[in-house]
Amino acid sequence: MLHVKNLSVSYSGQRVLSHIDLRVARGEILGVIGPNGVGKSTLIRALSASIPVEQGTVTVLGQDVSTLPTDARARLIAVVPQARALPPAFTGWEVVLLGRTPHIGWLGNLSAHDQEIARLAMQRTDTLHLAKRHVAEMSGGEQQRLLLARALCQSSPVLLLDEPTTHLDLKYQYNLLDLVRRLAREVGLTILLTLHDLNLVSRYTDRVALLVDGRLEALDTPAKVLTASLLSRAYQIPLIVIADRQSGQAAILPASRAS
Ligand SMILES: Nc1ncnc2c1ncn2[C@@H]1O[C@H](COP(=O)(O)OP(=O)(O)OP(=O)(O)O)[C@@H](O)[C@H]1O
Repeated sequence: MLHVKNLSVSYSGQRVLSHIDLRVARGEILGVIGPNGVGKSTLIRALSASIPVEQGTVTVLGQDVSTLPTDARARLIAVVPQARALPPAFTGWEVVLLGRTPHIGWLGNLSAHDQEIARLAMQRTDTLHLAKRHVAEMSGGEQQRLLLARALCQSSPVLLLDEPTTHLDLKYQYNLLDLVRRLAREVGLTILLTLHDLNLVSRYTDRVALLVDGRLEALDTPAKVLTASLLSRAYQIPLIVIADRQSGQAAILPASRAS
């Protein structure tokens, strides 16, 4: 579904990502992890062609996204960005309807079908009660969920999420990632998301890509990537990993200091 081949990205001649190769299958959740500033958000921007790449290709369903017009690209890839830059005067309903933009003709008429998709996206993300509220009056967590609703409204087969749990309390972190998993399993969306919380990565992803110094250090199942040695080296802090034998899920903790 999503295929990234030999991708490198630089800002003003400064290399940030080097020779990234990865594939994400239909219905799969790939978690991208790595220390601050390693290039996780840059990867998401490059995959959605919102920044130019230095070399390499990104294809969805065999189509090179860099060659597609914006609307056609948005019909393939939806992004839930990290920074909240929603227009403060818009209502929740108006924000979510923006997700239909790539589907509507040049006259800009929204059909009953478009409105039904928007309503379903809000229902799925538990944001229907925000339909008439203005963005300026919403909390960070409410805006975060609205961003997901807008992305779902795009009806794209690939969903990219940049730190989607940042503004969410514990309940909504699990709710949102449960929803993301349902979208992968039941709707068949292809999902790539960045997360700092390695315990959530262990619980919710099918495979994990670990970035170190702009390179792909590891790409494998959570059990193979979330190891004390790989993570301690990547994050430059001694860590221990406690794996639950039954679920296979891991808890990652700092190693206690010698006194
Ligand atoms: N627009 C830009 N122009 C120049 N440099 C940039 C730009 N955006 C990001 N960078 C730099 O590129 C590197 C990667 O940034 P990026 O935001 O992709 O990292 P990240 O892994 O998402 O970080 P974090 O975990 O802190 O969110 C950093 O060194 C950052 O300072």
